[in-house]
Amino acid sequence: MMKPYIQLTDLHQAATDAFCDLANQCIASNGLFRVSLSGGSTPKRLYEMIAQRDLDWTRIHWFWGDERNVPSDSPDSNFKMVREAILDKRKVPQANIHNVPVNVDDPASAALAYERTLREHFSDQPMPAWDLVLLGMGDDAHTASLFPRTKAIDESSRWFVENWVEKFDAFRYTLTAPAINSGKEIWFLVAGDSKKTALANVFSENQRPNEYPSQLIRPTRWFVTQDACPDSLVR
Ligand SMILES: O=C(O)[C@H](O)[C@@H](O)[C@H](O)[C@H](O)COP(=O)(O)O
Repeated sequence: MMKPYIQLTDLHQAATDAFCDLANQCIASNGLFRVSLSGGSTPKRLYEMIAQRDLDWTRIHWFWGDERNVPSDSPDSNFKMVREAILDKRKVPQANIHNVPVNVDDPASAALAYERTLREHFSDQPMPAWDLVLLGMGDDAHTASLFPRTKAIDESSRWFVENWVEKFDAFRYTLTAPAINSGKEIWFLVAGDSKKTALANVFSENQRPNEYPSQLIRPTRWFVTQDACPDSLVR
């Protein structure tokens, strides 16, 4: 994997500025901006900062790159996190909010329903043509809900699937790697020294995507804090 351009700056400020610039460019040229959101604590601060900016909220469509198999009012829900960080603070049309129709008792049907939503929204495309995919990375090198040694890693035709994650003894929902890599812009947001080893593994010449699922992704930008970045990658 090519060594990325790593922004060892204030991650949230840099990512907020980049998000707003990209959103404004896409809205100016295409009339809308379609973003797939990540869960987790690192992106949450980004969303809170984006909510403070002056954007055309009627032109942004919000999708979820992954979700937990919990009700939408659960503290673990990625939808709830985004709703509180952005959607409740700005006048976002309900029609622009495309959250996963979680069905705790039947995650397979819920994943298929969401895939149908995505295929309808990107009906003229072979894969979802995101303007932006935002991704975090776990200290086990997972991204979205593509966890090491899980079935979703090998999925190549579906766009969005349920994924059994042994360590949680629970299902997750996730975009598949091809449905992430179809994004025009794909950004990783990685913060904290707990991610340093995972990043070193992801960027090693040793390609082991089943162990390091983030290796499946072809990102266009990395936003990484100083303490998360392996010395081998610092420019
Ligand atoms: O639903 C989720 O939890 C996320 O989509 C997940 O992939 C997250 O991005 C990583 O676990 C990193 O999370 P942090 O940024 O909180 O470390």
